[in-house]
Amino acid sequence: MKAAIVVFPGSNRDADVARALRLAGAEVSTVWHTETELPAGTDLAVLPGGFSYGDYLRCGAIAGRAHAMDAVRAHAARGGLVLGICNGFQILCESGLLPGVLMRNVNRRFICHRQTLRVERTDTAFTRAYAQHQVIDVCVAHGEGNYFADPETLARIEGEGRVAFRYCDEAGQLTVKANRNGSLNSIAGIYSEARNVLGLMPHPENFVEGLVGGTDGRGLFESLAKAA
Ligand SMILES: NC(=O)CC[C@H](N)C(=O)O
Repeated sequence: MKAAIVVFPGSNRDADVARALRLAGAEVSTVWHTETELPAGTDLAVLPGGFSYGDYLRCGAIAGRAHAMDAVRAHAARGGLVLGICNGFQILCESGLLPGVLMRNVNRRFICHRQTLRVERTDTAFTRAYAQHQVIDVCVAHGEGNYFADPETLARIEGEGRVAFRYCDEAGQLTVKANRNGSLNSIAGIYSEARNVLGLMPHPENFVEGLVGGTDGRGLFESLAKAA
């Protein structure tokens, strides 16, 4: 598995996602936002978390139009795997690779806390290491994580089984209390139509070692390492 992490001015989770991918056995390189090509043989393009371009205009709005995103769009169109985490999810929506938008959190504040998620399907390149409806313990840290889509788009995403993760409580229940940014249908992450692109707001890369946080995030990177 060859992964290329696209780094923008303001990205701050690239080193963490690189460590998580290397722990899973992937070969990792980084691509500066001004590049117009991904390294030859790239299987997975990764858009990491952070505050690209200072979150000016909207989170991900400027990065979604960066030169490197042309290469990411071409990679996705060829069926290549793309993973966007937090700011990376916002960039995927701003670049048109995923539907919907990430609005300001419902409390209009930056939230940063442990978060349990329910794994909605396990037949994708990103989640094969998990069990159906497994509850995993990771974290969130964002100001604009409130997923929204118009009713027709939301019905299509749900109807096509494109919700990857939902915010839930420790028992796997989709409660209002567990959905602290106010996302529609407790959506924490979604797939593209072909399910080769995944965007999610939580940070699985923080949870790959028991000494610091836990290991529930490993499944995503182990699934990906075996996907190519
Ligand atoms: N951790 C992140 O990637 C944060 C994303 C974005 N800067 C926000 O605050 O919503």
